Amino acid sequence: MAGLEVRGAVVRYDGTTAVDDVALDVARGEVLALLGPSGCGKSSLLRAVAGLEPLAGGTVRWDGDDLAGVPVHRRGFGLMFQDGQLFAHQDVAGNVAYGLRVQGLDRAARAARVGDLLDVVGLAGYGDRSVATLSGGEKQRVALARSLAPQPRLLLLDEPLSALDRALRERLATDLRAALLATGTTAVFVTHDHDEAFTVADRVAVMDAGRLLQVAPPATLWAAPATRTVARFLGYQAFVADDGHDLAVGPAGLRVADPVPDGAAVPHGAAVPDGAAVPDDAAVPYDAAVPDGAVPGTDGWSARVVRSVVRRGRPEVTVRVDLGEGVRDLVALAAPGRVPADGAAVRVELDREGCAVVG
Ligand SMILES: Nc1ncnc2c1ncn2[C@@H]1O[C@H](COP(=O)(O)OP(=O)(O)OP(=O)(O)O)[C@@H](O)[C@H]1O
Repeated sequence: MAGLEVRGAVVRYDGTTAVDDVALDVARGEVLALLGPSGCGKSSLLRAVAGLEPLAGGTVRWDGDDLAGVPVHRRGFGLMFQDGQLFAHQDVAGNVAYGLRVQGLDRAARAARVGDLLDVVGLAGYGDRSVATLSGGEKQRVALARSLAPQPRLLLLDEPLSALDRALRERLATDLRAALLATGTTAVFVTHDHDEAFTVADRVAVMDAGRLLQVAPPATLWAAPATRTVARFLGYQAFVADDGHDLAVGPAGLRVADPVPDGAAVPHGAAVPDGAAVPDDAAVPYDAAVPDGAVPGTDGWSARVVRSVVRRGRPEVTVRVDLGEGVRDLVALAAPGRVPADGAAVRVELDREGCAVVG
């Protein structure tokens, strides 16, 4: 099979097995995200593919050729890290041209390629800027252009966005995907952020404790997580038994049933601005008469409102509820303009569009 082929890969440090019998294929032109919690072995696997870490077992092949014994600089792979590590004494163009000089491209060809790449990463016209004057996001764009410049046959990216703030990360993740597609680059992208993985990758490989749990395109992974661990890691917040199935309840899988009882909604709820907590003085008294747990004869549960926040115009209500796994605080969405007050007794129900069958 063309591209990257990893079989039975094992990476060990003293007593720790960081990567445990991993098999993975990345086709030419494909972007694959390695997604998993901190310490699960993502970086170790990436480093083993790069040749920076020895394999204690298994093989790494490119287009069928075993890379055992091939040193890092002869693999034709590019690397990009969280901290792009630009050359501070060179301008933007000088940084991007680095790998092209190593390849022996003449000045005119270098300048043309640097111009193209700055365009691809959204920094057209930045060539003469000193890297010291760039923002964190701009620096990572330069680092990306520099990694793409030598046209690596595989680009390995280790958490390239994690040093940036959330809003910037979201924007850059979209731009990163566009840049990889525009240049037809085959890439493996390490992240612990599922939104980022879903934005950047054609397929996502979920990793935990050194092992790969599931590899699938984002939509498939989201619609059919193989196990509860995968579902939890993707952001599913709870599980309920449903008609013989194990149903994972997603971030939009619970809703506050309409109508929110009279007196339990914050007056002028629609006026609560995005990101603002509902003010305390809007709280209604705790109604001890409402039992917790499943509501007989309905598809819902009685719940107590802990707090409400309006995000992107939609109230997100943290409710204390027992879906069958014990009392937990979960998030339920409410209708715009009907923000239930802290302490209110409400009924929550499943929104099946926001749920997935596990397994
Ligand atoms: N050089 C090393 N020496 C000893 N143990 C190491 C070394 N590098 C990593 N480990 C251990 O191997 C395991 C996997 O680490 P790794 O960095 O691959 O995980 P990760 O998923 O990339 O984590 P993070 O997202 O926090 O970077 C961890 O238990 C880590 O402590």
